[in-house]
Amino acid sequence: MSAQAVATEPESDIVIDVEGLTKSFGGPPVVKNLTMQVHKGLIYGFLGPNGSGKTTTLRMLCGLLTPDSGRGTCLGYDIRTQTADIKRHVGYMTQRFSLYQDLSIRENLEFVARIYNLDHPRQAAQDAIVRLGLENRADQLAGDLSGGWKQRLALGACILPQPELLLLDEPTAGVDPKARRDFWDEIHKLAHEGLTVLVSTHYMDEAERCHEITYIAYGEILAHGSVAQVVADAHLSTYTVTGPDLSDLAEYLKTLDGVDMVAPFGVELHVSGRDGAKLDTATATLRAEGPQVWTQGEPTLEDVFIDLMSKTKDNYA
Ligand SMILES: Nc1ncnc2c1ncn2[C@@H]1O[C@H](COP(=O)(O)OP(=O)(O)OP(=O)(O)O)[C@@H](O)[C@H]1O
Repeated sequence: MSAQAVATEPESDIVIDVEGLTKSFGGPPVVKNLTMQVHKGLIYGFLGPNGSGKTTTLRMLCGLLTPDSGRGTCLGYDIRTQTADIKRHVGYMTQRFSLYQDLSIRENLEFVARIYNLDHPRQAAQDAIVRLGLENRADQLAGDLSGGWKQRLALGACILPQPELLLLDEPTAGVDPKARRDFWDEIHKLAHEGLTVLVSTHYMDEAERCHEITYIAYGEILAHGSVAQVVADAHLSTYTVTGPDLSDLAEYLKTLDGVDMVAPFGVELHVSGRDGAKLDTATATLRAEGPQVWTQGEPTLEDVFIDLMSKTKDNYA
């Protein structure tokens, strides 16, 4: 084994440890001075508006993209100089389905197993088929599968070589809620077995199933921690409003000083403010006189993200 291929022995269960990562593609930086650590066996979610640098971050963290500046390790390997070693231990499920449409599930998995030079490709494919509950469809062409099953197959292919780190880039875009839930149950099982998972997503229900989340906008981390921490750190006061004429009310509320976020959620309106006292003053008459009913509630993760998004828009407008 060459000296380059020797991983630095991790001193703890930290799988990713990077500092000051910056990347641009000719224009302004897409990721700015990113420092983060990820612990083994965690499901770590990246959220943020389109084009905020989530994919670029994921790719830099595992050596698929070289940062312009900054340094760090992934699985104990240097992200600049030991990228081939990192890649051997990373499974990457991209946004696009990249398996062969005219091969069956079994053929696709066997093909992937052979590419990875696994000792017993047939058995490895069969094990993946059983693990992911694909037995009844094993001989169906991949091209004929629904979105949910395709994504299950893609996951099966990614975990065939038993990676230590799994990157999921918007893994369930366009997949129905039941298939999404099954997919996440499987991800949790894998994490429980010690796999570390980095996932970029736009879905709140997915974010809520991550152990830790990071909200990125314009290449910078704006919030980080468990879901409960991120919600608490936002210090939002929130009211839930029900009743008539919510749409007109929403437009009016947006003009009030002290109201920072107004968002319809089905038949309710969520009204939030970063300063609880100011929000209370601004809405006092409306709350007392109706005709809508105002209930003080806990802000949701979605409230927090909408607020973060509007804050960044203000800053970058
Ligand atoms: N290879 C590249 N060459 C040039 N520009 C790029 C390249 N990759 C990404 N970008 C640009 O960098 C910015 C961030 O892209 P990135 O894909 O990291 O964002 P994202 O948060 O993953 O977005 P989305 O949620 O839409 O997938 C975008 O403006 C994108 O156009």
